[in-house]
Amino acid sequence: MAAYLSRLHHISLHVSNVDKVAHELVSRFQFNVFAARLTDRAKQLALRRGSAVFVVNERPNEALRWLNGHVSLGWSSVTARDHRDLKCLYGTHAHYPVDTVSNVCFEVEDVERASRALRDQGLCEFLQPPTEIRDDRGRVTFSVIKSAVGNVCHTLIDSSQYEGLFLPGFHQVGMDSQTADRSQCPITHFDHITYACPRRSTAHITRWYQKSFGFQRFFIDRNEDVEEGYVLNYDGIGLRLTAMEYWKCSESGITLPFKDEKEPDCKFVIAESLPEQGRNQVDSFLDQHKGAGIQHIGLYTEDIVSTARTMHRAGVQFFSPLPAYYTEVGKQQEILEAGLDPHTLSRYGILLDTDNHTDTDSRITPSQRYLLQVFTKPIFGEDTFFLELIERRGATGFGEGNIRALWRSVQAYMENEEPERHETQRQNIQTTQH
Ligand SMILES: O=C(O)C(=O)Cc1ccc(O)cc1
Ligand SMILES: [Fe+2]
Repeated sequence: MAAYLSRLHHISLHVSNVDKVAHELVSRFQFNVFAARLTDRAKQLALRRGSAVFVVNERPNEALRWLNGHVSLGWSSVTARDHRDLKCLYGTHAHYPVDTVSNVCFEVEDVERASRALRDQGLCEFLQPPTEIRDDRGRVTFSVIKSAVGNVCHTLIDSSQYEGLFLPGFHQVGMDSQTADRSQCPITHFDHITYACPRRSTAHITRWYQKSFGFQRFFIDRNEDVEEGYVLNYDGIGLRLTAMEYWKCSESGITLPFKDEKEPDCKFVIAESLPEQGRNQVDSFLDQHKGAGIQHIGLYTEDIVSTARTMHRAGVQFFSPLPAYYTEVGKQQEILEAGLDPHTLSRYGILLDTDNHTDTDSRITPSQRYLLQVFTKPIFGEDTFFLELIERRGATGFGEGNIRALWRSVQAYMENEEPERHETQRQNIQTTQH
């Protein structure tokens, strides 16, 4: 039996400089720091916007690992004594050579039972068996497993018996964040997580998620083949996309009695590169990230134009589609019919598409099902992880037009803008910090 998930709890980043990445998430991406765990061995900051929570962890580098074993680095310790020695609570502190987003933590109803179900299937390696952590606000139980994708792990957590702000070991921080208010930046949750994976690994990964957590495939395109996934293999695009979803569940596997009322949670997309069209952005991720992993995360917003505007003003750099995108007659028409202004979309690089997903609400005609997306440039020192803003107007899947436009702008960036890397996001971060 699969281990059913109640909901996504948080996503963990492991980076060499927590302050720098947290500063970027706050000052540019409008997240608020709300909790921290600082000990002489650990540094973890929790940030949120809506229900989207990131935990940024200091990734131990070789020198620090040695130092940590010998001297105190002098960070103030506010956690319960028992937890002081754990470098990274609720995850692993395994060494990874580059900054990475590597843990997707799920809330489950019963960690023991979910872990037993996973162990019985023999599919999972446990990095942490079920463990209980307490403080004066209650207790949580968690376990950590390795996923079928590169360095990605999953923490399973039951926080129902905990009344504190976040998790035991974390204390409240009310940093003066100066982020935009909700109306300017209405991000509500994580919409999807996209993995970059090696060739021929998709079938194994989808099977693993189906068996482990009861994920179900959904078709990105109505012509998609069950076995093949959604294949774009022409005009320089060599990509196989496979999408999975799950529903917020109780232990029985059912949330509500009627299927239509089941609430889907964060979707998962597997991107595999196909060799025929030459080297591409998925290959480049695998090289620079030193293996498969989380390529990007889609942040759901109720208003993509105001969110992109706010972030753009705060210094976030977005990919722009090739100039012809907004002047092409068909696309202009589509944008106008959606009640939007092509100039506004072009200012921030926002893409618009109609949905080809199969089992969307049939009362809405396809021409009313819009999908708006915009993609940021890479966030870490390598060309690896980036964020996406997504607004869905009736559309539940992904659009071929947007995927193609994104693909082309990333390819153009890789091929043409490489020498101008000093102009990119990460350099701007450094200058604004000074
Ligand atoms: O369209 C989206 O948001 C996706 O997540 C699909 C996708 C995945 C990987 C790529 O390199 C390009 C597009
Ligand atoms: Fe995406």
